[in-house]
Amino acid sequence: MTSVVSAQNLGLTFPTGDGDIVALSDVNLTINKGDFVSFIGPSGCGKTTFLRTIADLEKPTSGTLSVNGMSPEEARKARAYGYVFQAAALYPWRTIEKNIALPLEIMGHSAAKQAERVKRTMELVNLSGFEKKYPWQLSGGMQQRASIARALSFDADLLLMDEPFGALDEIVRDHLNSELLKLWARTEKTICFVTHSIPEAVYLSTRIVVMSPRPGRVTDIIESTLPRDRPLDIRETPEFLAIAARVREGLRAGHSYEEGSV
Ligand SMILES: Nc1ncnc2c1ncn2[C@@H]1O[C@H](COP(=O)(O)OP(=O)(O)OP(=O)(O)O)[C@@H](O)[C@H]1O
Repeated sequence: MTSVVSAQNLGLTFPTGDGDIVALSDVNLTINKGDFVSFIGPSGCGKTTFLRTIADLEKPTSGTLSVNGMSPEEARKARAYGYVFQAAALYPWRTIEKNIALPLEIMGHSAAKQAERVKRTMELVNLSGFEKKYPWQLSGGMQQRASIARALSFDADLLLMDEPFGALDEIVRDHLNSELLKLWARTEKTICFVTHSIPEAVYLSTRIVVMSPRPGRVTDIIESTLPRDRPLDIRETPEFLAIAARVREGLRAGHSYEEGSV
């Protein structure tokens, strides 16, 4: 197994005017190539901070973290990951194809290479035909697919996704969840996915990392026993419900779960 992300005794404390905030404490986690790992826990447990630390947007204050065997800074410079945010964050004055091409433009790829990569990733997220549209002409779900295409356009092996479907209604979210699984199967990417939703975490993941706040730490790591090929109605099977119950239990054990908070 090739490890893509490896965190050992990782800690991150933010000094603030009101004292230190321990966002991450003693996090030990290895994410292997091809894993789909979800991070679940209530607000403030450090999910986003962990993703941002992998992406070298935050610096750990203790412990070690490697990404593709490199420091996060080296991995960022090697463009080891694509990042998908909660809001699609597309530029409204650029067409969809121009938004998706942006990282390639910045990296200095030729126009031909850009066109080929944009075509391929738009096919992957089922957006072919919408190349010349502007973001505001697309639905929220389509905009989020475009932002996934942008993160995939330069073919990084690792995809960091921070609640990408949190703002979408349940039907669109279901649809994008099953599309994301197909995309993951086709591309064999490694995915780190932040969510507040237990069913979403269980449906998508090979591994679920349960976190708890104050200080932000990992309280349980659950290996999924579900097959990789998952129709949406797998969510009604006893096996699925048993994993969901264990996640809920993990959230409770971390004293981090109140009904309705996750
Ligand atoms: N730049 C910062 N400066 C100070 N404190 C911060 C900073 N960024 C995050 N924090 C604090 O660190 C803790 C972890 O935040 P983080 O955003 O990682 O949580 P989260 O689990 O992603 O929450 P949410 O589900 O609400 O997105 C919180 O207490 C937050 O207020």
